[in-house]
Amino acid sequence: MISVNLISKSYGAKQVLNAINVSFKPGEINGVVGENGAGKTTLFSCIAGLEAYKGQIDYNQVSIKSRVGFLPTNPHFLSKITGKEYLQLVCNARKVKLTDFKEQNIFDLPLQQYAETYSTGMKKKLALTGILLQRNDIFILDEPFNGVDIHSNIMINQIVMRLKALNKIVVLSSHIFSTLHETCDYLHYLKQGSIIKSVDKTAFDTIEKDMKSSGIDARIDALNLK
Ligand SMILES: Nc1ncnc2c1ncn2[C@@H]1O[C@H](COP(=O)(O)OP(=O)(O)OP(=O)(O)O)[C@@H](O)[C@H]1O
Repeated sequence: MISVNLISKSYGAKQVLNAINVSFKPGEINGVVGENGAGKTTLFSCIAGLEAYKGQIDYNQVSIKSRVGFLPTNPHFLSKITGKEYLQLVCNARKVKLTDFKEQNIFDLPLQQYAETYSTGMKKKLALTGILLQRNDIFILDEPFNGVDIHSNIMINQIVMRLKALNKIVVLSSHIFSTLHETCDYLHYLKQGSIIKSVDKTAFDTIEKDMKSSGIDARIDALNLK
């Protein structure tokens, strides 16, 4: 289990995360929702060990960094590295032997092409393939469904379900409620750097209602559309 205890994070004078307490168990899919700028990516980066923070994050008394696969919203790749070289590199980092590139290229990516020349969706699929091949125990997926085609979306949903069945820890974010409903067991509502609500599937609607009741009509009225 991952235990996030009183995590706080500031960028300069700006406090982005305020005393976050949350836990993620194996075999559960946890969704983190919130407005743009709420702090989802920052929280994910802290858990993945990519950012310094105040507080404590525990994972079975072992280092999370060596077990986590982090899928960023917009993955970037080194220049002049092909898709195949990238997969080889990330597998080497975990000492995983890659057996059959062709078979394991599940999204049919052009692996001989430079990864930095891939489209947005292709980059996401390459990064996802990499963390799956690494056989991680923890998957932190920042907007995994965003920017990929419909067929790949269905595949990614099935992959997440497979990870759950394999008792992996999965934490993801999405801005699409139907996707979260379909995929997640728990939702955590992050607002201005604080988790204001954590609910199981039976209460997802309450988060949706909270988000929708935040004066949307009044804001659109301010545009005085004619
Ligand atoms: N490197 C940085 N330096 C300064 N401020 C940052 C930095 N990274 C993020 N922030 C700020 O932290 C806040 C949270 O950003 P974050 O990217 O975590 O939000 P988010 O919930 O993931 O948003 P989105 O839904 O748009 O992806 C924002 O106000 C952002 O401007």
